[in-house]
Amino acid sequence: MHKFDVVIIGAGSAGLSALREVKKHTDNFILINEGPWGTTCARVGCMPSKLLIEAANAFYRRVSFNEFGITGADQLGVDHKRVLQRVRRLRDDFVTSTLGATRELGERAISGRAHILSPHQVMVNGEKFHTRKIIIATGSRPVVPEPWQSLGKRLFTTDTLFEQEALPERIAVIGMGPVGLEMAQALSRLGVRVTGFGSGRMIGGITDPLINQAAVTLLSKEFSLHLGTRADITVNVDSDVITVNSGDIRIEVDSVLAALGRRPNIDDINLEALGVPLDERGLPPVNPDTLQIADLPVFLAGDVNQRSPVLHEAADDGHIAGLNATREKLVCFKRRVPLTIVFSDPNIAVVGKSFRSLEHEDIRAGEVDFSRQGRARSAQSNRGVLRVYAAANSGRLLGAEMCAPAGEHFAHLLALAIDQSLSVWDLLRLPFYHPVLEEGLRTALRNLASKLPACSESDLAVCGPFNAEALD
Ligand SMILES: Cc1cc2nc3c(=O)[nH]c(=O)nc-3n(C[C@H](O)[C@H](O)[C@H](O)COP(=O)(O)OP(=O)(O)OC[C@H]3O[C@@H](n4cnc5c(N)ncnc54)[C@H](O)[C@@H]3O)c2cc1C
Ligand SMILES: NC(=O)c1ccc[n+]([C@@H]2O[C@H](COP(=O)([O-])OP(=O)(O)OC[C@H]3O[C@@H](n4cnc5c(N)ncnc54)[C@H](O)[C@@H]3O)[C@@H](O)[C@H]2O)c1
Repeated sequence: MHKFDVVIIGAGSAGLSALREVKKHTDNFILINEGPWGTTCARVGCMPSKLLIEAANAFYRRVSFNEFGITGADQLGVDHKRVLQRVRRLRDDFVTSTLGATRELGERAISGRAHILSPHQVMVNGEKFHTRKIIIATGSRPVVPEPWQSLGKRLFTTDTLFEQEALPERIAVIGMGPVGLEMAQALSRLGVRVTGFGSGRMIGGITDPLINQAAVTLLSKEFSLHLGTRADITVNVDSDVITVNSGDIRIEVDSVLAALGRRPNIDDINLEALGVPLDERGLPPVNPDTLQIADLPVFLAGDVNQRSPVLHEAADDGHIAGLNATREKLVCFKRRVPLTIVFSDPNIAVVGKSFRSLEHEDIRAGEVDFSRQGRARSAQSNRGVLRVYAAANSGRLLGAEMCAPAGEHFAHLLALAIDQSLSVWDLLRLPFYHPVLEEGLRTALRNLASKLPACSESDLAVCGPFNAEALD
């Protein structure tokens, strides 16, 4: 009986990172993938969504042309068909490069749905495979309530949105998490009449009420936003009209984008065969530092484990699982500083510890409102708020949340600072060029420093403000 060293289930970003590690140690493996190869990120996730956003933002820039003294903005139009063609053309290119990772595998790459029979046995296409280790990296898929399927082609998820030839006139985007927000704003900027619905009051993964307020205020200037009640859909049997109902709101739309969240792909994989208790989501206990399930020779990596469903964490998961699946002794990895970015405009980001997770800790917060920030004003991007949180006793930076211009860059800078255990004063000692958006971050840091016990090592943070950015 042939026994493989490792069976990897799922050829997404986590599965492919695992493959890279496994291949360093053995050729005696198989990779099983159900459905299209090429990863969720490249095919239907991060990349096509960002391509749509870039087109939408390019068209939206015309809104500020008049202020800059540029005329003719009202003559500009957008060709949805060509926008979507470009999305697919570049997307296909990204997919092709991920396919390169599996091209040479030959018979070791198997298309089919894997079914686990035991911690050492996997079945696919009716064939049983024996293995020393299993890596489960089956990802997640959009949640779609069964009754909504009756909308047929008028119901989109991000699995189908980018395949369209045209965009509808009116769309309801239901769910205001990262996916819903990004797509609602992009579609609205492309001229689709968008109504967004969120069952909670917080949007885009924000947990700080002040940041959420800023984001809701800014985004609802661009499209209607209804928060705080679940939305449902009815279709009139006679007229075939779609109505979205949410509390007292009733609106008619041509299409619906379901952005209700994502569910781990574990339904038919038979995790019960592992013989460990499963939680209410149907997931087994997993050590986040080794990715091992309980004490089994089985690892759970990427979105399927629901720990942090973003690309760089999925890739890290795969790397850790691949490494541990090919060693006798498990290695524990320190995980990265948490970082999530929503590519709305302004960007929404949560870095380090979220405001909510610091609820019971003694912290101080500093903030900046970008409406008066010099460089942002010069670019007509002076919208949003950024808040930084530090330990009250030491001034050590713990986290930040923002809905701010260039938030994606601030978030990386702050992640670096948090990873290095820097204090507010350490950051204030660094140079800030003039005039840059980072001066806004400095304002938030100074605001935070003013709420902390004075520090003798401080730079000029203790000086009173001039109210002139270049001098402050
Ligand atoms: C619209 C959208 C935008 C996003 N944007 C971003 C972003 O900007 N930045 C970011 O960091 N993250 C983003 N993400 C999240 C990111 O795409 C995911 O975190 C990442 O793709 C997860 O990778 P994975 O390997 O876990 O899963 P996947 O890439 O989904 O791979 C899982 C694979 O397993 C296969 N499979 C499932 N069940 C079985 C089975 N039983 N047998 C065999 N194979 C199976 C699946 O078909 C799939 O091919 C976005 C996601 C979406 C949906
Ligand atoms: N830029 C990025 O990094 C990025 C972009 C997209 C997705 N992602 C990842 O993908 C994951 C999934 O994102 P998502 O936005 O699909 O899911 P999510 O779970 O974050 O958000 C879904 C939202 O839909 C709401 N909802 C559910 N049912 C509803 C209903 N009937 N009516 C109104 N609202 C309803 C939920 O309350 C929730 O807020 C995220 O956790 C994120 O990690 C990341």
